[in-house]
Amino acid sequence: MIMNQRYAQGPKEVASLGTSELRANFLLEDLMQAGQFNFTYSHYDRAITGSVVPVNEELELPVYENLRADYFLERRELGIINVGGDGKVSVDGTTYEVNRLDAVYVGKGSKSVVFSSVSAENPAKFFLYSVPAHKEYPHQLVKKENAFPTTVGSKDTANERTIYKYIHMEGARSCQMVMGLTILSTGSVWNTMPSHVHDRRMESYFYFDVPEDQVVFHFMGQPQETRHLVVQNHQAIISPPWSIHSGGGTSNYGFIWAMAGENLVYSDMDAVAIKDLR
Ligand SMILES: O=C[C@H](O)[C@@H](O)CC(=O)C(=O)O
Ligand SMILES: [Zn+2]
Repeated sequence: MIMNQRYAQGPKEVASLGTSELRANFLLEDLMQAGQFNFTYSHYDRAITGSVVPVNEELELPVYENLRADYFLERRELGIINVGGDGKVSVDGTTYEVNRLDAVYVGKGSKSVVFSSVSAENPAKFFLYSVPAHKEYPHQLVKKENAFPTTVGSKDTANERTIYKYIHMEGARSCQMVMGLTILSTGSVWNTMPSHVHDRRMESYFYFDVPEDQVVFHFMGQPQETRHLVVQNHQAIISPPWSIHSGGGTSNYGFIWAMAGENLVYSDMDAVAIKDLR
């Protein structure tokens, strides 16, 4: 089995891309398909972005030829967030109940990771993010309530949102992964505005709870050379370390953010003033 693969591009190349090439390089449109795993391997920080939706049967994390490993997590760690109905994740025989917006961290060396749904009528929908790891950290469940909810922005500027942090320096420990999610308040549409860059880390963005007839305009590029991609529910963006990552929705929505690179400090970002964007 071979995973989809995406190469890494620099700012100069991206500035010359049209809509379809931008989408082919940075948008993931095949996530959350019933009864299967979907993964894409990016050359930015070797981050793998994917999903699994178990419906009637349990599904076990397989190994792919791209990894040249005996099992998926032989040299990798994995972050999991459920955006669907109640589910279960078993790691080497320990079973966690993973309800909507709960997360699991799975460390390097875990041989078996099995996913299932409590109800086939309302299946669990697991977002998955995996990066190389050098050390074994213990697997653990992080409930949404324990994810340090912090509300930022304001209704006046349509960017009021609550940020939940699951895997980071003060939360579940990892080798290089920082992961959480953000929920926009009703009437607020802008995520990560004012925007920022952190060229020490790539970031994957997975949009959820986007109403069916609505979209998010996701912005990327260097702050002085921005581009956009129109994103629908359950689609993801691979964001280069040198790029901003912000979105303006035609309604409110939620998104998972997952980062990997130099450090585990959530606040390590370089802010960009709104008036400096081009
Ligand atoms: O580096 C951090 C990530 O981009 C997100 O956590 C930012 C975010 O959720 C937001 O401001 O809305
Ligand atoms: Zn960021």
